[in-house]
Amino acid sequence: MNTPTPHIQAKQGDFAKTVLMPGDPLRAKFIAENFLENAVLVNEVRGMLGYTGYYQGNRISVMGSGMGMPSMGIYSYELFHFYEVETIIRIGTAGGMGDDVKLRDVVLGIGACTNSNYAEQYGLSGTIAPICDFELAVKAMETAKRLGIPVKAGNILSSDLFYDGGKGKEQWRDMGVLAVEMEANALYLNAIQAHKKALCICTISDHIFTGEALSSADRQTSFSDMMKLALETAIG
Ligand SMILES: O=P(O)(O)O[C@H]1O[C@H](CO)[C@@H](O)[C@H]1O
Ligand SMILES: O=c1cc[nH]c(=O)[nH]1
Repeated sequence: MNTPTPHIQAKQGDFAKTVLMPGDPLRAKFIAENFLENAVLVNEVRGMLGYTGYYQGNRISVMGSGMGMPSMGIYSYELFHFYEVETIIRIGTAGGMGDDVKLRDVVLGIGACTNSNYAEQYGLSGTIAPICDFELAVKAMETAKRLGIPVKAGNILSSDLFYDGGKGKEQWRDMGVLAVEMEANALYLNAIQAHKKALCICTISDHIFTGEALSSADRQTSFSDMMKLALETAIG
């Protein structure tokens, strides 16, 4: 096994079979400190903090992915291929695009559209549809219902651009895309290629067309819902 890797110092067995991945490594630290028991730091290379601990007696890891597809591409590839991780659940923020999508909404990315050429590497003679793991999505929907957390499920957009000059998003919205973030497409493609499981759960932190954005206090509560949903789905 190729461990440790250039980006992860953990040893074989340091990660649980399921890893939750926020973009922000400090969110990973927050989850480890507030939601996990007996959490142990397993990675800090490049400040990409990763922890393994227990949630209701179940072993779970949480690590930052960084921002954008190249970063998520590296970490999810190494976790799937070199650390025997079976499931990655991304927990991120996203910009709302759909007319029905409001601040604080929790969105499941069933499919991840993109403006990136990440899938070029597979040399396919057509266009692959990067989708989440179906069973994981069903489990998340059932868990959300049980916890009383409303969720919307559908296509999201994984964009290479955070600053895009405000152009081009209307067309995605008109095709029914609910929200924009920057990593799910690479995560789904890596999971599909490795025959593993992935799901992206997002909290809407701002709205692309109305310009509304959550205050930092609101973010904390809304993110708690998403983290609870991800943790309960992971152990479900
Ligand atoms: O909150 P995270 O998980 O980082 O997700 C979103 O926030 C970042 C941009 O601000 C991008 O990584 C985007 O996908
Ligand atoms: O990628 C992202 C994440 C949150 N909000 C956005 O507008 N874009």
